[in-house]
Amino acid sequence: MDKLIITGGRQLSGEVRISGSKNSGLPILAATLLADSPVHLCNLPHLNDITTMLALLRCMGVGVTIDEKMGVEVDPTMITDFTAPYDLVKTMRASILVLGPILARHGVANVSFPGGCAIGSRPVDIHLRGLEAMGAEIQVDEGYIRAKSNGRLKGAHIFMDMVTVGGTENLLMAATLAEGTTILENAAREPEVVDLANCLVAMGADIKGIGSDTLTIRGVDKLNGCTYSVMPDRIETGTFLTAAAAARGRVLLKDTDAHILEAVLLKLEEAGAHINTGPDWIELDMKGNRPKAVSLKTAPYPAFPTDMQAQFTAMNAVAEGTGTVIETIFENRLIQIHELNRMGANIKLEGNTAIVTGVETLKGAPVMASDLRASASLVIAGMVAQGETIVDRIYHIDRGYECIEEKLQQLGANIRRVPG
Ligand SMILES: CC(=O)N[C@H]1[C@@H](OP(=O)(O)OP(=O)(O)OC[C@H]2O[C@@H](n3ccc(=O)[nH]c3=O)[C@H](O)[C@@H]2O)O[C@H](CO)[C@@H](O)[C@@H]1O
Ligand SMILES: C=C(OP(=O)(O)O)C(=O)O
Repeated sequence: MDKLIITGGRQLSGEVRISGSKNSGLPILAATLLADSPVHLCNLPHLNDITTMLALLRCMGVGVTIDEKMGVEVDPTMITDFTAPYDLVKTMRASILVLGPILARHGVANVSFPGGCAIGSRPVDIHLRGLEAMGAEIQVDEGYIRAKSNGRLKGAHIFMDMVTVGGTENLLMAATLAEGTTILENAAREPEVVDLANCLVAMGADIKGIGSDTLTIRGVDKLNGCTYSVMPDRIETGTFLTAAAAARGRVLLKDTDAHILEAVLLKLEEAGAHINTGPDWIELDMKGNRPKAVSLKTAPYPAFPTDMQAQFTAMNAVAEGTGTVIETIFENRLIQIHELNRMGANIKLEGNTAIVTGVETLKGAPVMASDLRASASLVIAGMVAQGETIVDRIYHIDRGYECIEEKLQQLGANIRRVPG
């Protein structure tokens, strides 16, 4: 297993280009299954999760061609198999997003049950109940969700009793080809849901209320191929900003969008960062100062994202003062604090709350990554610690950060990958 070896203490300074979004690239790749001609996608990030989604499409017979500029053309008309097998689904929960599109387009789908993961149990009951409300028959058999519909799915009025990003995306995609109108209430408003909806509209879908918590989808008979460019990754953006804040540095991030992470930018300003933004760039400058600890509570968009919680916990670990971090979305997502404490952090866990009292310096140590954003927090901690940190199990970080060590080296970090 590859490891990252980091020697801490370097100030981070420089420019980085932000990649396309993993969390909108994945549902958009799933959405291609709805079309009746090829879809051309640009700005997909080169990440393990995207490779897994392409492998999943290919194993169903779907045509996937990657051009010299890393554009991806998906030809869904070549599909021969409506099964998403366990071997692929187990490595990436977002595989569940093919369920709605295949069922809506072909009337049958078999998708391995994704199960839980390190950050929590992550059920998919809201996805399944929504599809049933649209007329699907669903059985769980031998670890597979076996869904079928008698003819087209039917439009329905669906209230989701929790805000779920993946649930909203699955039902939105299914509704585009349903007969009649679907209303999705209490829908997730995350920018990635908006990006997916915009792509579906480019394919010919009729969706009203994009960006609000009520989506109204009038089903159409067919969707076409289109060319679509995936939005910038707001979590990669936030991670580089937070890393620079923890390291008292300065970064200029290009090809990103300040509007999609306002809650994060506000907290960084509260931590003492000077932030300037332009149409497609964000600059953060700590002017050499130590960050101030901030308190935060994760919640659905537009509030503070759970996917940025671990990185802020790492920043708080070296900040001035005490910050309280409350995680409300996933029950095990404060798991990284034990590794941070092994590096000398002072973090107390009380239920879903981490009370982080900043220390002057952390000490490098061998640490183990347990999930994607926890890994990012350990890399941040390693960069601000004294001495050497070895981050093990970095396959987690490769799911969500394109060229992580190259980008951090560009900012001056002393970080290298060793194959294991
Ligand atoms: C690929 C992708 O986009 N992943 C993101 C997506 O995950 P994902 O779509 O899996 O997360 P959800 O928004 O669905 O989960 C939010 C909460 O709802 C619960 N829930 C969800 C569905 C359901 O049927 N029943 C249920 O109880 C979950 O356990 C969790 O507590 O949104 C999360 C919340 O912003 C992010 O952390 C993930 O990075
Ligand atoms: C939790 C995440 O991803 P996933 O839903 O794919 O596990 C994430 O991107 O932080």
